[in-house]
Amino acid sequence: MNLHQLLLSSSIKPESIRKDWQGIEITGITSDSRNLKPGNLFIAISGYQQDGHKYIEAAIRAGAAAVAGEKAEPERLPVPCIQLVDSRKQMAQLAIAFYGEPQKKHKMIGITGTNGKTTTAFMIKHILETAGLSCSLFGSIANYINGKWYRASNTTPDSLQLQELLHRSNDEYAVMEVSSHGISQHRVEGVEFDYALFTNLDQDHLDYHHTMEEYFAVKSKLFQQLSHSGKAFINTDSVWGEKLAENLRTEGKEIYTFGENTGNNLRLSEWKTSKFPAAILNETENRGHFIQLAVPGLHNIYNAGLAFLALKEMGVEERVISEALMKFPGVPGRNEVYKEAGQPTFMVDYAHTSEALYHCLKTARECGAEKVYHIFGFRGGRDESKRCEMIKLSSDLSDAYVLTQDDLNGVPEKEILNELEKLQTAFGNEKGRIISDRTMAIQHMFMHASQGDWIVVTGKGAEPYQQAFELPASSDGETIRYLQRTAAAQAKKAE
Ligand SMILES: CC(=O)N[C@H]1[C@@H](OP(=O)(O)OP(=O)(O)OC[C@H]2O[C@@H](n3ccc(=O)[nH]c3=O)[C@H](O)[C@@H]2O)O[C@H](CO)[C@@H](O)[C@@H]1O[C@H](C)C(=O)N[C@@H](C)C(=O)N[C@H](CCC(=O)O)C(=O)O
Ligand SMILES: Nc1ncnc2c1ncn2[C@@H]1O[C@H](COP(=O)(O)OP(=O)(O)OP(=O)(O)O)[C@@H](O)[C@H]1O
Repeated sequence: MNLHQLLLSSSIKPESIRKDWQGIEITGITSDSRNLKPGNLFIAISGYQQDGHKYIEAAIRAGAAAVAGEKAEPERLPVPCIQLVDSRKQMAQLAIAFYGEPQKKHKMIGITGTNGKTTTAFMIKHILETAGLSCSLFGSIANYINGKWYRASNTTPDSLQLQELLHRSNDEYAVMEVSSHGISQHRVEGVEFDYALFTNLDQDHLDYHHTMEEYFAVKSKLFQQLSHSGKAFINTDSVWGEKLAENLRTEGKEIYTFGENTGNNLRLSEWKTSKFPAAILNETENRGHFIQLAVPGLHNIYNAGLAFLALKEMGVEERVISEALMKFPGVPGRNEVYKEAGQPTFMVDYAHTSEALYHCLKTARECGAEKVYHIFGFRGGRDESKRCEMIKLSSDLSDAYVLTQDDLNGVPEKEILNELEKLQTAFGNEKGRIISDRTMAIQHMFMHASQGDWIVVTGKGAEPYQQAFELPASSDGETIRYLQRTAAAQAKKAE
């Protein structure tokens, strides 16, 4: 595509560029000078860590055919330079134009909320595939198109990656997690959603959004990106869900709600939580659907209920949805159970908020744990205001807990340990202790627990450790398998 066509399709006036430069061929777009290929357009972004404008010259040396940015100096440069007002926002428009509006090939499903985005996205993909339909998925675990998985560096990919994946995807549907960071950084700018889902809102990311109202307002923006005939699906069992439904109703949007109260389009009327939770979802007094899950927890009934409501509107048969839910295998690192005969049971989970912790620890009890032991920490440099609530909750719902390291994100270990000491003294209810090395914390609880007990390890899920620990393992799952193997071998030797 030449520069003239690209600018025209992105609503940028081509006349801003010298006429003899307008025919230059653009081979790709990048915002990272380190990945630039000859012939690419380089877009400079003023980031949180660095100013991309610093790399304009490096990009030209690497072969950039043109550059763009908010602080560019056109007259000084040997290649065309496009003046932008908002680099991230206009990068999305340029990407959409470059890849030829690829979202038009797909039915787009966006999921937002604090907890449950990944699980609900995986459920939707699983059900669509069971119904014989193909579905791409973009989210925190990985990105998936045309039957293949690709590494993801963000929950919501940036606009260049998103549009490139949508362009390459031949799948009929595309389901994506839409994070509040993704919305505020214009990663989904210009995407029109056919379906948008809201799971819930809990205190998180207030280091970035400052107040819950601001966080809610950003998440709500997803629903302003619904297409003309787009439909919204909302879990109303929270004040934020109710508020969103009310706002969208006032705006005349087509909304479908799920929750416990009558008046919801799908009502959670009865449920049973255990290893295999079950529920009845009522459309009317006399018309209900029975669902049973192979993943534990009331929160997963909520994820399944919202997915059920949305898939029904997408035209998938109710029988197919129920059957698919029964076989849903779960998501790596979410309520993932590790069980070895004669040993305590482990559950690895990705809980990062009080509400997620609440569901996770309750789930362990509902699955029959005699005692629940909890191991967790806090990510360095992330929302600090949620930490005391999470410690209080753990001390209320567990029999004992260990505070340990999560990702340090550049914060010195000593600083995190001091913070843990303070929080523990103030809110720990004398139920906890601190063991900085994560693998040693898991080992400590394993030695302490008995056969009927559950050890719940939260925070990292399936993600690899960012730092080396004492035991030879690079994730919570590997640490657990190492401990289970060692204990089983010792037991065999003792026989
Ligand atoms: C704080 C934050 O959100 N940062 C995001 C942001 O990066 P940034 O602004 O910090 O980038 P930067 O390092 O300052 O660089 C600025 C520019 O210079 C360029 N550069 C830099 C160096 C160089 O040599 N050459 C060069 O061109 C960079 O490519 C970039 O374009 O823009 C990047 C591209 O989109 C994101 O990958 C990055 O996410 C980081 C990795 C991150 O951790 N973000 C988290 C907070 C996040 O977004 N999380 C949500 C999920 C939250 C949830 O769980 O609900 C998510 O969607 O992932
Ligand atoms: N509907 C829900 N309500 C409350 N907690 C939930 C819900 N669904 C999942 N959880 C909890 O939140 C954790 C994260 O779930 P999931 O990865 O599906 O959410 P997410 O929104 O993608 O989270 P993140 O943005 O942190 O990746 C789970 O491990 C579980 O403990």
